[in-house]
Amino acid sequence: MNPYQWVWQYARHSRWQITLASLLIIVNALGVVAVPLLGGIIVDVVINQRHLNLLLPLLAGMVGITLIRTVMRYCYIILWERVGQNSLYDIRHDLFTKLQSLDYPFFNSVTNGDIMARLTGDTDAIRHFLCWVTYNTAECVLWFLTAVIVMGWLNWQLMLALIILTPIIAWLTTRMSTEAHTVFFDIRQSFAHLNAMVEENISGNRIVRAFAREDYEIEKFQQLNHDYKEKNMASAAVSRRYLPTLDFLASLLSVIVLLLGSILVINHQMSLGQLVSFNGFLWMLNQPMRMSGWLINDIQRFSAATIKIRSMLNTQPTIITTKSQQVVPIRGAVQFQHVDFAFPDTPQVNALLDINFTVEPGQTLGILGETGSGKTTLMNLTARFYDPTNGRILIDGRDIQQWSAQDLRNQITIVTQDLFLFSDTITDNINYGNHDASIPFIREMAAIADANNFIDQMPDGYDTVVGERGVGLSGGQKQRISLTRALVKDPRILILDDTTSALDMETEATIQQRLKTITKNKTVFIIASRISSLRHADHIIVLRHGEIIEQGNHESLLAQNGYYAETYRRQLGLIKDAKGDE
Ligand SMILES: Nc1ncnc2c1ncn2[C@@H]1O[C@H](COP(=O)(O)OP(=O)(O)OP(=O)(O)O)[C@@H](O)[C@H]1O
Repeated sequence: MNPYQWVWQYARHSRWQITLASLLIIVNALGVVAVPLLGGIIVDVVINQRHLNLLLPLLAGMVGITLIRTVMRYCYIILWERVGQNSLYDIRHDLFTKLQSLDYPFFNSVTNGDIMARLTGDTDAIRHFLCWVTYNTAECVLWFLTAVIVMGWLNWQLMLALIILTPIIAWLTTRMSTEAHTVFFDIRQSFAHLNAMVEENISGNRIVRAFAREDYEIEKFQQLNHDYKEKNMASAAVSRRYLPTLDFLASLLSVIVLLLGSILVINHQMSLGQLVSFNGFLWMLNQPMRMSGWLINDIQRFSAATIKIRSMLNTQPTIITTKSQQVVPIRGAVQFQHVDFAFPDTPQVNALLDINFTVEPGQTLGILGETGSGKTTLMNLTARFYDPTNGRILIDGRDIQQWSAQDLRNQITIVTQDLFLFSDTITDNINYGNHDASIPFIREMAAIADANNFIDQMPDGYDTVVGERGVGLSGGQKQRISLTRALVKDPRILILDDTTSALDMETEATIQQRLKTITKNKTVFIIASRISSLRHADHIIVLRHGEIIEQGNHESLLAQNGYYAETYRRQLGLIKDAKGDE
């Protein structure tokens, strides 16, 4: 499918507007011939033959036709704008819907800036194509053809003399089109890089300030800015190489007409009025020639934009998240059977290797392991953000791949380490996964997560708007709001990925105590680096380099006297030290 067929899929919904606009363009292009023809009649009939009484009606005709054409042009410009905006609306909708269906592997491989470039700059290039390039191209083609026919009818010898230039123009525009295609693709890529850099800089502005790396960032930006400028200069160079030649050829037409036309008039092979008409049609030939270069630029920009947009629309999620007619409830039994996993971009490295464990509904699984040992990855597999490369994961005895990912994610909630809060009120952040949650329920869950008190003390309580990414809240406050959000969703399986790490041990212990009351019939996974957070779990696994090196309950793990026991002793010592210091 070429870019035009692709964009037609969207534009065809506005068929009647396109038909009406096309008719108006054709009639308007035909109407163009009236004014030069009337001009010729004025010269031959009114001036030469002294029929002065016809002057006013002919002039009125000229003005009338021009007015009607102006109204028609106004109408089809509006119609094309509608076609463009309607199509763009659908394209943006499809892009955003696709974005919601794509999963981790896509977001791991494409930068936010690139995605934003597709949703903004690329869609704008398509809008420009549909709303402007289409009717301008149609006008140019129609003017050119009409001019060729009418001028040929007026004097075919003179017309032939002009048409000789057409192959040169066609050759120039084809060359320009080929060169512009590569250049516009480069510009588009460069813009995406610039966008990605700025996006990252804004998201990471606190880190930039903290490390006083503003100058480094400016330098980095300047390099990309320079690259973007150079790419645009390359585009200007392509225009510079061809547009003046096209302009020159267009101007040459006037010289040919005046030179040959004068000879024909002097030899009585053409009337003066016909020469005036002929000259009046000239702009219909040279305007398309002049415009062709610009239109080619815009068409190539459109073509480059569609490549990126279509590649995103054609990307298939690795895990299809179809909604089932009726949500199948989860009881909460989770079993890993010889599970291996490698990330798609590093298939040779196993992030998890031969993982085996079983958790019954209502039980709590604790996961301990040094950083990078695979704890988060294991949780991401449980919520089916990735599928294992080998082995099976069973939820309630059924292979996870037979579950609808939507059903799973509706009933499994992960409180991730990335504590993302939307720029919205605290209530809307908390009930994000359960819009029907009542205020008393929200408050009850907030109390369990030890969030109720500090939220009540905020200027507008639960209606306080928290900034982008939760600016204005401490790490511990964000953790508690995130935990409340997960509890309000009331999932069957609750996964807490280092959720209480920013809290002091006393607050953490209080929250854990309260959590027990509402998680009796939930399966809970707790990832933590503090043994105090895990010791009451029914089953604990210890990960190292993606493998389980120890598992059991707190007592049996202490008895094994391995990594767990050593960590416990170290942490106990630290606690004692801390108490001793007091
Ligand atoms: N998207 C990814 N692509 C490739 N490798 C990844 C990706 N995400 C994580 N890894 C690698 O997989 C391994 C396990 O990462 P994971 O995030 O599961 O560790 P973790 O135990 O949760 O660490 P932490 O305690 O620091 O959160 C790490 O070596 C990490 O570098």
